[in-house]
Amino acid sequence: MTDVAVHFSNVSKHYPHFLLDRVNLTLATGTIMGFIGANGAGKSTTLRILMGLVHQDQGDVQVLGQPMPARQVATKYDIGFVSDDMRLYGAATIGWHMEFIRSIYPTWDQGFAERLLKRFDLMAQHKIKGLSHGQRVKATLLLALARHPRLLVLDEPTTGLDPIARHEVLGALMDVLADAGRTVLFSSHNTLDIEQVADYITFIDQGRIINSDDKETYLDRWRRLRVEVSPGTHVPKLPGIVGIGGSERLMVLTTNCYDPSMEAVYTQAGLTVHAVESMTLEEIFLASVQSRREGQTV
Ligand SMILES: Nc1ncnc2c1ncn2[C@@H]1O[C@H](COP(=O)(O)OP(=O)(O)OP(=O)(O)O)[C@@H](O)[C@H]1O
Repeated sequence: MTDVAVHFSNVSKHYPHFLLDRVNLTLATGTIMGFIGANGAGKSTTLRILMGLVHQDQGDVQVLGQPMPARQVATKYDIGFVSDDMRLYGAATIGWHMEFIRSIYPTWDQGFAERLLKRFDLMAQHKIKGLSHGQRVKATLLLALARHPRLLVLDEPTTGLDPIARHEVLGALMDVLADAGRTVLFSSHNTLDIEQVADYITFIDQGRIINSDDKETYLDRWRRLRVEVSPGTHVPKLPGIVGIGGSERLMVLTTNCYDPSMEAVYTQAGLTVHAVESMTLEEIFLASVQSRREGQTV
């Protein structure tokens, strides 16, 4: 088994008003990667290239050791893909779909499928066209999970779900991951979901990968410093300050490469550092997008 599940090397895709720009991405086997980005950032395009549904203009894509899109038919047996635009047959029941997938995939696990039915509060005799959005997402997820794919690719699986359904879906994902060797790539704008489930975070903005790191490292680099500036003192310019807010006297400085020595530099310059605060992924996401929009690099 390869220990790299997904590898993108300099992958680009050009649309009339969008460029996915030289994406480099590595997803190690056994990790859950949260793929975050604003609307139109390029998440679905990246995932579709991974699945071989969209062909890159340039660059190499390897999925489970196979080149994509060249080996997409064979590789898809090992990938479970869940996205909003997947079509199930409206007139057929969930049970019919379960039988259908079971007939194709020898890895189908009927016991697990039935447990997921209960857990997701679905019934095999439910027709797809009678399901709500959330029930449809859960049915699609069930069909993907119960065949135990080596790689799960989920394009915004929790969008539009109520808090209970979200909790069930995230719980099922965590359980799947308890099974070693399985890998999940999970896109969302919901930073809470990603913070809860992912152990690796990749952030995309305007078609470019801005950051890809393990969650602890990623969160640890960001801090908000609350600094009091007395009249006549000068605020030293430190690298990595990506946001300046607050008032002239009580400044709020946001950094994406925190180092405890920053506090000493500010103190020596005559400033008072009142607080150094950790940031949530949501706050980091907002600060990154804002500072990029304002032309500061992140
Ligand atoms: N087939 C296509 N033809 C032209 N433009 C496209 C096509 N597919 C995607 N795009 C454009 O590429 C950009 C990125 O779209 P993409 O769906 O990858 O973003 P996303 O990050 O998944 O966004 P969202 O969170 O809103 O779903 C958008 O500007 C979109 O209009």
